[in-house]
Amino acid sequence: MPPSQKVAKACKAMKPYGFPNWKVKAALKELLPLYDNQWELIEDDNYKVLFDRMVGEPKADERMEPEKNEASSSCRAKRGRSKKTEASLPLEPQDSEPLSKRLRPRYKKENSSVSISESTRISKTARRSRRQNRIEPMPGSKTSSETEDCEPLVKKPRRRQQQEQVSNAVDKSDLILTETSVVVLEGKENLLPFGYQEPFMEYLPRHQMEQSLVLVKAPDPLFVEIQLRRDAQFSHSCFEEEILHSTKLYLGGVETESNPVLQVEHAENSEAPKSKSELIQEKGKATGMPQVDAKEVTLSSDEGNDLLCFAEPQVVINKELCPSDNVHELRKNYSKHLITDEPSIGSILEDEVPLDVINLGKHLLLKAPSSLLCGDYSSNGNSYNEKKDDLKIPESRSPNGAEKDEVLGLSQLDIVSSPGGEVKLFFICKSSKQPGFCIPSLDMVVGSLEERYQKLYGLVTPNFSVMEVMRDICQSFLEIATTPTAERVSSMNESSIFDASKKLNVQNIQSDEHTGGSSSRPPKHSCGSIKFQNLIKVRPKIGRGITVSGFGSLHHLASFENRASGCNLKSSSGEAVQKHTSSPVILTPYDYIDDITRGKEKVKISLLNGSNAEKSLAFLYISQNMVYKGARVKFTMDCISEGDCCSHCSKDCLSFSMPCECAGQTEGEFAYAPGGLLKESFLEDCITLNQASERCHYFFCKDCPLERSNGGNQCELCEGHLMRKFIKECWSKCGCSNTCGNRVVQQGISVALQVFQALEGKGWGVRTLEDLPKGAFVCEYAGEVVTCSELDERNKQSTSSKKNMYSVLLDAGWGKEGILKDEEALCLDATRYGNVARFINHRCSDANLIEVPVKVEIPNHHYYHLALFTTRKVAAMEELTWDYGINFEGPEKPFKCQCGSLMCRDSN
Ligand SMILES: C[S@@+](CC[C@H](N)C(=O)[O-])C[C@H]1O[C@@H](n2cnc3c(N)ncnc32)[C@H](O)[C@@H]1O
Repeated sequence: MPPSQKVAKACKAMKPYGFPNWKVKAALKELLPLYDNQWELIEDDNYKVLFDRMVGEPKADERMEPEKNEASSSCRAKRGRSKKTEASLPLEPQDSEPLSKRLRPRYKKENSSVSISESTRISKTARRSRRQNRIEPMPGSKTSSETEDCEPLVKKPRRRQQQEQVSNAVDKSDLILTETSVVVLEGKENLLPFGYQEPFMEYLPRHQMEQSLVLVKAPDPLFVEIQLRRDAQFSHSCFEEEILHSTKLYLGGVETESNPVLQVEHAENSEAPKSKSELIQEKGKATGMPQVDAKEVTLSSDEGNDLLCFAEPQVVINKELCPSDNVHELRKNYSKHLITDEPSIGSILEDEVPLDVINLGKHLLLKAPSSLLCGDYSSNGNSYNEKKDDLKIPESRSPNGAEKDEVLGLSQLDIVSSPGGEVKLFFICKSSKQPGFCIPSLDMVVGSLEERYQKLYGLVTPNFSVMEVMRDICQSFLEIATTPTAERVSSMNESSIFDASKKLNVQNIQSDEHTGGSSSRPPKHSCGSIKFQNLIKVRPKIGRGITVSGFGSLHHLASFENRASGCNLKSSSGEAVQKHTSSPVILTPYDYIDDITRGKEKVKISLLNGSNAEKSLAFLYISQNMVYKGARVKFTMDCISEGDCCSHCSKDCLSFSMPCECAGQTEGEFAYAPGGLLKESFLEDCITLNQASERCHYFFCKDCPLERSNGGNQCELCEGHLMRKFIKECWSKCGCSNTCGNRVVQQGISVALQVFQALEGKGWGVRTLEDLPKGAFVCEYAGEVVTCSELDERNKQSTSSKKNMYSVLLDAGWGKEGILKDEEALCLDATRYGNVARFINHRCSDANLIEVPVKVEIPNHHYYHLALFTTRKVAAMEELTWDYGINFEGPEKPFKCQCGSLMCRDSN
């Protein structure tokens, strides 16, 4: 073979190790004369001689130029290494060089170069034989057996070994770890500790994968390299694997008395590393700072901006000084909306699950005065390890303990700050198991996230940007972190009432509008602390002498088991239209349903499960009431008289000065203002009436259908039914158009709503995803129209101990109907069939929704729509509530009210 081909072959053999051709050629140039141009000696054992030459002690001509050497030393000094340490270090290639150049070969067998990755492809016999091999030291450094840390590693459990190895890499800066180490992280199988290979070869089912993320330890204890590799190919015994992406991963960050800060910053877009003197200065300033034992790992890609960061938060001894609780809160709140509360990279490593990482890239770096920051800590809400040398990483498991294959299953947000004053956000997303995984660009991720947010939360403001959200987090972090400790503690206490008070604050501002009062004040922000003043305005508790309509009257009838046996539903025409056969949908934590209505509403209504538990969703969505068997709900043309419709109208009834016939029900005035909101006066009347306890506002039946259905005891006296104000909307027999302003409820839901897990164990709740003005129609309460006796029958048959009640009485007009027959005394039961309103929780007295009876199809009062309107402005993301009208007095409480209202009727 001509020499040029031999050279080319040698270059090819060295390529997997990252040696450029020129360097191989240079080495060959030196070696050939030494070996009398006997190529076979150089080629022997897969170019072992050549390899050793290249990774061995650098020759004088390979050393860095003096000034570069200096730069390198000062760089090390910036990372906190002692001079002594530097002196003992061998010279390293420049940082800009591919790290792989500095690696030892991945073979261990004396006579052949076999990589650890390759090992999975070879026979078990071969593997066994290689287990005898030992790790080769770098020339000039301690051998494995000499190195106090290497020898015991073999004997210790793997996880511990890895932790110690990392610990040593960080702590003992005079230790030069010389072995070549390869860690392959893939599948669920394993994580290999640095510097320890052989026994783990069996664990590497590389044939299963096309790409792997390989962690390669460098001779410099301050960094390792991560390579993304494509599947291996072989020629002879030479291992060839394409390195798709290679990034350096820096370890650093132990600050102790004896060990100065290892300041690590390699992001190209971040600030330059600090000089040692700067660090010492900062350290001085930060007297009283907690002792921090944190290891921070930053993986920066060669491309520059993109950064992949691992944070392994460790010890925060002086917890008082650390606003960890605030940050926990911050993270909790933020992760609720952004990223799930899942295991940290640390726990990923610790639990030996695969590590595939999406690079969420851009490093958001905010500089805070270092004296005000409290050291390294994590916000991930886990316990901190107090023992310095215990590198146990905080665990946070998926709530149900099960590992999930989804992307979300192992994602995490961490916020870490350093004594140097940097605050970093770490987003870690585990994505193995996702078919065809391939690292996306940051722009794509951010774009998709923003789109997802639009869908999820209806965030439609044009300025919404994920990067802005991240900046906001940094800003909030800074605000809290820069608050002096005492103030922070008090503000933390105050902030804990923030959530509870926020609504009250809004509510009281609202009530001030009516009363002219000025006691409510918006929260004050000063130096990052939040203060609230005069938030709570005490109103006398409103007595409820009488059990009123709605859930209150029916709570004893409530609770209906969701039986698979099913029921036939009838449409208004009496045809059976649906058979209930669905079994409950079980939602696991963080499950998200894009549209629970399955297209039945004009708008999508999403559902987002919470973090805690599996939840059942056992109902079928209907957007309109459906009549069950017995209810007499007939709407025929002939039952709508001329006086009950406005057949002579055209277009929009609201545009005429004279109210049409339909407005006759609302005292000759339309209930709606142009634009669809309830008129203020009408709404206020409804609110006042809803809170009325005077007897005169109630109707008492001579023969109450409710009592009748409830056991037939004629002696039971009617408990009274609140007489409400009705709205009558224009409808089909009216001459106006479908867009007439007196047709609001019949248009259906137009507000962005979401079903979510409400706080305080209330189960599901509903929130608005957009700001709502006062008097806005939100939704009607839809369900099966059943008679009171039918509902009673259902309840009797029910064996379920299910606590939720989903039935509501349509009794608002009973006073105007005379003695009602059974088929006229109606309820809405949303247990099995219902709309979003079935998820709306109760709030005593100051709820942000109120129910208003609305007649659309039928002019009489025994069947109507129960429409929910806002009682005040409601901010996006606020939970929607209405007062069920429940009486919590007496022994038979429907549930323990957790509404949180100051006027809660269940406060005792
Ligand atoms: C119409 S459902 C509301 C949706 C319900 N939270 C769910 O998970 O399906 C009524 C039930 O919700 C619960 N609930 C509603 N408001 C509540 C409150 N203020 N405190 C405690 N539980 C409440 C009670 O179990 C009640 O029976």
